[in-house]
Amino acid sequence: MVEVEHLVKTYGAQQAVDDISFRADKGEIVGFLGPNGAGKSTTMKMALGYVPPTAGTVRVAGFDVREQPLEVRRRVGYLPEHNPLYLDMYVHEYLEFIGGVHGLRGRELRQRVAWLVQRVGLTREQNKQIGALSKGYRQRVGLAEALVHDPEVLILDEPTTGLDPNQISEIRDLIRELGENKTVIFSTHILPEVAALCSRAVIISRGRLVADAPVAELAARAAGETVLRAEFENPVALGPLRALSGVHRAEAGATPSTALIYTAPGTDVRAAVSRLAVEQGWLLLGLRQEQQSLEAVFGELTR
Ligand SMILES: Nc1ncnc2c1ncn2[C@@H]1O[C@H](COP(=O)(O)OP(=O)(O)OP(=O)(O)O)[C@@H](O)[C@H]1O
Repeated sequence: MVEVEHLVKTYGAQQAVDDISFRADKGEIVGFLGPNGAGKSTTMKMALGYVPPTAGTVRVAGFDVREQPLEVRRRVGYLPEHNPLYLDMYVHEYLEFIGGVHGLRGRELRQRVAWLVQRVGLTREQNKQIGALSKGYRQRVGLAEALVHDPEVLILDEPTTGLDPNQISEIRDLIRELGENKTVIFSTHILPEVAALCSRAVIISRGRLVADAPVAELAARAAGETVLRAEFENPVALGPLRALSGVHRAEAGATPSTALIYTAPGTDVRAAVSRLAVEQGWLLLGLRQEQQSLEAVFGELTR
């Protein structure tokens, strides 16, 4: 289990991570989403103890990453975005080397490497040099490395970037399997990946958490709702909008004077919103109704 609480990272004047909290439980695959520079890698590195937080805590299986970093490292496997592999080593040799780094020796080491090779589907490639492998297979070596100490938690930074569609689907199958009895957090830019793999999505934008919801809920939001974008001259109270008949919810849009009003598809609340604006003395500048897509939900949240 991973618990991130009020995590902050400041670089000089820049707030790379700004008060992020979320948790991921065993048996859960959590997609960690956000545009470039949102703070995903920084958050992951803080969860691993590689980067000290400016404020806040990360706990892995109850251990605080600052107070008990070794206990945390014992329980976390990490696949970095740029997977640094020794290209001139043979797969088998490399995994033995990594196992040795983790203190495995002799029979235990041999058994673990055999298990890893089988686990990540490297049986036919195990006697090749890493440099001779395709990107997809190199990524499997990286996953084997992350799994060498059979961690409870896997943190994967963009695990499918640069792979072809077949390799992507193979790596996804592997992550899905691993997620059955581990906690998996992985970052990605690819929305269908989240829909295909994750139970939950945590979305960040400019260092801030903008959504933490079951993927099914985000997808339902995308497919099953119509959103009415209302632009006012000044910021308005959302309460009266939420109280209108047929409105599921209302939230602030990209600017404080824009409101996003969500309804069931086919429900048209434009007239009601116009009347409410007159009653409240709000100057309504525009009303636009649109169907949501998953991309639109993401775009809206991370704008
Ligand atoms: N060591 C550092 N020094 C200064 N600024 C940094 C440092 N590391 C990250 N940043 C800044 O913090 C912000 C968040 O970066 P981060 O790499 O965490 O984003 P990301 O969401 O992982 O992006 P990407 O998807 O492009 O990998 C960026 O604006 C980045 O420039």
